[in-house]
Amino acid sequence: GFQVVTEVVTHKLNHIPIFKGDFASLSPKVQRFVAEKAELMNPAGIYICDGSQKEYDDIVDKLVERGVLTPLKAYENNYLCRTDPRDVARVESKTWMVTKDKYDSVCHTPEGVRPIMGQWMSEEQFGVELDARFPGCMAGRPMYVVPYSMGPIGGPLSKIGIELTDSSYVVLCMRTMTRMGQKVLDALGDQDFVRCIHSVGLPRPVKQKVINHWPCNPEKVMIAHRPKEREIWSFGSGYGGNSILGKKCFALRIACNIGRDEGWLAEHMLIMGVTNPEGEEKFIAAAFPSACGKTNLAMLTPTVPGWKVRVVGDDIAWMKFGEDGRLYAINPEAGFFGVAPGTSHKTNAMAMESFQKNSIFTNVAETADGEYFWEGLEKELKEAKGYTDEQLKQLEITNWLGDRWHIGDEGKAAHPNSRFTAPAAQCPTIHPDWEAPQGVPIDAIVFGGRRPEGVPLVFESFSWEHGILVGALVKSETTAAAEFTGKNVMHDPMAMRPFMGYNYGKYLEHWIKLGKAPNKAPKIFHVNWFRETKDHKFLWPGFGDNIRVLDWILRRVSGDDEIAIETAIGYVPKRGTINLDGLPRIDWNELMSIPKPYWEEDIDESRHFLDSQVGSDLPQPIRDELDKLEKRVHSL
Ligand SMILES: C=CCn1c(=O)c2[nH]c(Cc3ccc(NC(C)=O)cc3)nc2n(CCCC)c1=O
Ligand SMILES: [Mn+2]
Repeated sequence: GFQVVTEVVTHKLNHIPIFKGDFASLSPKVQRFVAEKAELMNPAGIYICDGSQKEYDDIVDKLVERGVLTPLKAYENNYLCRTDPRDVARVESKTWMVTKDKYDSVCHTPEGVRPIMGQWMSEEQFGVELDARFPGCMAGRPMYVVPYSMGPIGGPLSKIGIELTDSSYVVLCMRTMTRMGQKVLDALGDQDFVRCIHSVGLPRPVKQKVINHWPCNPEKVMIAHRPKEREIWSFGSGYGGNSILGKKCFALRIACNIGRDEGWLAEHMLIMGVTNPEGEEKFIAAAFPSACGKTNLAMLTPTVPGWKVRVVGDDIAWMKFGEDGRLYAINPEAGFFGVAPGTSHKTNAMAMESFQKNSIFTNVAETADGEYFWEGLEKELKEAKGYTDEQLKQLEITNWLGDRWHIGDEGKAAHPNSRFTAPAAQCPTIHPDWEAPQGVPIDAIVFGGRRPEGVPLVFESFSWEHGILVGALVKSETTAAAEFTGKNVMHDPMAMRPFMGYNYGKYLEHWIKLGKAPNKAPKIFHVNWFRETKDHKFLWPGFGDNIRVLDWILRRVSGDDEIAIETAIGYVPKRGTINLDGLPRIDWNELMSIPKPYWEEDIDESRHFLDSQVGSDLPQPIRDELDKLEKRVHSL
């Protein structure tokens, strides 16, 4: 144990009791951190988490008693949680990067152009906002001390954080999503750590009505990051991406700053191992905007015999070039926080098998038999119960708002952003090396988006710099998000737009630099599962049949240069080099065409995007790649 608590720390703590744990055994750095923040936020007591199963069970029991969690009695140790309906998703407009210099955080955009990649707040303004929120904000609530490791504890690519939070829901989720507890403190010693402060922002005695036993303060939500200080301050929201700070806030926004300083990449990417019928395995890291089925790809069940897919991670990859010049990736998380609606045995059987126990479901619906329910499960529920369509409609369901609901009724059973929180280790196809401290070697990087028009099923970039441009120009059709009517194709560079931690131009520079010799840059591909015919039919069956595209990608990685033709936008599969056996007729020409008018328009729009959103910060090599692409398209 460490020396006794210094008198300064004792003074700060003196009236605040320690509910659990041995404060004196914390390192001096951790003691000071806890004492300072306790003095600021004035919690009823301090609860130092040990990360044990008993601790988890005790907290679950208390939350069930208080009506925050409902046991889903059809399973073992599965619980349902409903939030305040105002607190259901990340709040990008209230998410800030706080740096001394504005252009460390955002790009030099022309006057009047609102940056869409991150928002900057000055240090002065942050001081004002902090003072308006955090003093005394934990009154009457416990302050949980959550020590956690992103990545296997002690691994060379892993990093440690400590989250202080007044939400016990967050404690439960952090235990599933990260390696959490005493063993992390043991590994930490007196080193530094990422400092995370989270409060639901509703000190007791509470004046306003709390809905669903879910305290929050939507009017005063602020999720602020101080990357230089490796600090995160989150206020007013208990919802996942805003409060489980190890995920988006640490593992992407803070981590990409650490990666820039230390020479590695923190990316919004899945990691999967693909084994061909000859038993050769290669690893793919892939970035997709939301609604592209990223988790479904990571846990793919191949439709072609002899192929095997195993998941290392479904959301975030930390990647660093090793001594051998290969790019190694770890999944810094220990769990899956996936979108529930659309998940079924048909679209993602392995995800379904991952959350049959020890999982938490947030804002999903519940059947009278104590099962989870959401849009996309109708068919398999009907089949499981042997119901007729009529009987299915009679089924008593409680929707995400807690109201009685029936299949076929108005509105949604589950909130579109409702989530399962499940231990990664429970996935039947979790890779045996998913916790290898040094990571797995990445053979291909894949970008993708929902592109109903003009973009072929797959293409390969000509070079690392060209591949970076392909990533920077990722766009995806947004399902009718609140602010837009109908569907738009929106930019989401490398699928990092909501998670950028610093100036995007500098980030592209960092990518360029890391790909140089002696590092062996992986090939970069782009896929589009979502191309449609003129009458809006999908041209590609997708799902398990995507293995056929991964097969082509891996043969290209293995150096097979008979299977591709060079086009203006990159290398595309030569007709007949993608295995279509057993598929209903595929309209290859439509699926693979590169319409000149579409691409000329697309490139103009892309140039406008880069000029307005990256501006003078765009590295010259990327500008050159755009010019070369434009010339090639004009000569189509
Ligand atoms: C590994 C799977 C990736 N993937 C896909 O590859 C995919 N493709 C499509 C489009 C599609 C939808 C339905 C069919 N149905 C039939 C019967 O063809 C086919 C394609 N939807 C897809 N989805 C679901 C997107 C929302 C999250 C999807 O996740
Ligand atoms: Mn994500």
